[in-house]
Amino acid sequence: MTDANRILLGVNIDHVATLRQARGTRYPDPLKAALDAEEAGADGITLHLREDRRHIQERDVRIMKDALQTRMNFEMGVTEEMLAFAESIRAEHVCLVPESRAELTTEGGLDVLGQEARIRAAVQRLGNVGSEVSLFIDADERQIEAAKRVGAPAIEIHTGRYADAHTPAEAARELARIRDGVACALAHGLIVNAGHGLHYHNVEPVAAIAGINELNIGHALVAHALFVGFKAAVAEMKQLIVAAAARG
Ligand SMILES: CC(=O)[C@@H](O)[C@H](O)COP(=O)(O)O
Ligand SMILES: NCC(=O)COP(=O)(O)O
Repeated sequence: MTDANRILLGVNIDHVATLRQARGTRYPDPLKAALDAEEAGADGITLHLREDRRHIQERDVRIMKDALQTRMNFEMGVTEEMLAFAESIRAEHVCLVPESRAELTTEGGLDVLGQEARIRAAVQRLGNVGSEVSLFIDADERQIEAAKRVGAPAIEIHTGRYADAHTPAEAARELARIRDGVACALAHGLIVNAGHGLHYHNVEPVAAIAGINELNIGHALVAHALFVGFKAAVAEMKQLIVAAAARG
């Protein structure tokens, strides 16, 4: 397998915390899910500290940072509060995401083009404490070029429009946009990750795009884990994406 066929799985454990927060209990523990995910082949753990703290809490982030064997991908909005928190814990990998308090989930990519100075300053601040920053953006050439200009070494392409497509033709169009976005980002020397809304039944065409470094997958995986267990759900997803990437 060449480097172009190699693909990593980042497991997002936010929705383990969603279940815990629904009752204010101590269970289920997102850390247990993360450690099980690592044992089952996850290459990294993703978690999103939302402004409204609907799932992940600061304590989860602190514990996770010290306990993981792989690496923690810390997702956060570009706010002073989050920047100060990320600086205080010296998060090694930070993904800057757009956030709107009322949204059900992350609806689109970060508008880097429309706020270059602000994002550049955030990337620099985080870089000063040793964080590698990724920007969660749409597969849009102008946003990718802006990501490069602000100094981010990596991007994560938002795959939500592909995942939400209502027809095969729409899915094919969105997949082509992702493929073009990956090619554009690679040409600019960026590390390219992707994620959002990926499921066992729609992940393979994305995993097959050469040059994608990592897929971040959460909601569908946590849902499947309810029926098959966390380790089995992770192992199944890992096997699917590695095989799809190898086929190309
Ligand atoms: C940025 C991203 O895509 C994930 O962190 C996702 O947002 C997590 O799930 P929720 O959007 O449901 O919080
Ligand atoms: N950045 C995307 C992510 O971490 C997982 O998103 P989802 O699979 O929960 O939609």
